[in-house]
Amino acid sequence: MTNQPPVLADGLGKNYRRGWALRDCSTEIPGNRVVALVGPNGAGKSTLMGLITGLTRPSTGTISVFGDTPHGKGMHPAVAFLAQQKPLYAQFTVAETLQLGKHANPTWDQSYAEDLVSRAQVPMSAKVGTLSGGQRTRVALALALGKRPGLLLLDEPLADLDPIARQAVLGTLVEESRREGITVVLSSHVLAELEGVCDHLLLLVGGRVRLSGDVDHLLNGHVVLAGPPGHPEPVPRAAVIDAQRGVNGQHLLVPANAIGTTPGWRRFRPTLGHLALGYMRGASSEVAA
Ligand SMILES: Nc1ncnc2c1ncn2[C@@H]1O[C@H](COP(=O)(O)OP(=O)(O)OP(=O)(O)O)[C@@H](O)[C@H]1O
Repeated sequence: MTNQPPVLADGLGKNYRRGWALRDCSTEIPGNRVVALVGPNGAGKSTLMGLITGLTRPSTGTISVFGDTPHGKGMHPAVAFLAQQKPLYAQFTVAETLQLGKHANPTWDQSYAEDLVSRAQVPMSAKVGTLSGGQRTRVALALALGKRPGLLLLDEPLADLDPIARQAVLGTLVEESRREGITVVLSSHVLAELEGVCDHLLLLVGGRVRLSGDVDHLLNGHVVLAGPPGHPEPVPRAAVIDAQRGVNGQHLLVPANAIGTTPGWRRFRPTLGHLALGYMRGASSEVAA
């Protein structure tokens, strides 16, 4: 594998007739990370994944994947992609499905794929059509990981799974990412499940990058202030990223460097969910203002 980052985008944009799906996107996805790709509906997450795979061509700017420009004639050999619609044939057995992976991928690792299936306790002889949603996802994951990618893109692949199956699949992803040095980009609307799983955040709102970087660094750079209802804000209004006010009190998301003394307010480190939701809400209130 090259020492180039999995993804480097510079001024990347995609314009459809209806308007910009992604605009001025300059960001780097570093290696060996589990990346949360989050944003409201229509934020441009799938578009960015399409640009990374090369299935979508950019209108502006550049994108490189492990140093190569995606050319649209098939995916980069080091990239695997899995969406909610799993590319599996119901009539095939699990073993036949893995054979397909073997034929389609020069870098295929049969024993690794078999090991992933067996760790998920899915019988190799079962027909895919008879498997549960969770089992099908594990087979699709084995198919994606079996090609030994350096970058695995997952576009809401867990949306149809129950919470226990989701947790099991996420656990496998994190384990494989850490053990095999794979960068995983995971798009999801369920912010709570990304907590403790993702170490890099890329937040898109309205087709633009709103926040990106190392999760710990971003969380350390922000504070949630909790105060009683009606208590005057201890920071300038312009510094408040998001404000939630209710009868029981108010919560403000602010940059850590914007606060001095805050009498009457308690301070908390935000969670990934607080941060992402705060920035999404903040951006939508800016649009509304
Ligand atoms: N092929 C296309 N033709 C025209 N517009 C498109 C096309 N694909 C996406 N768009 C538009 O681009 C914008 C971004 O869409 P995209 O699917 O990338 O968002 P998303 O963040 O993945 O959304 P969701 O969370 O709902 O899946 C949307 O306004 C969408 O309607």
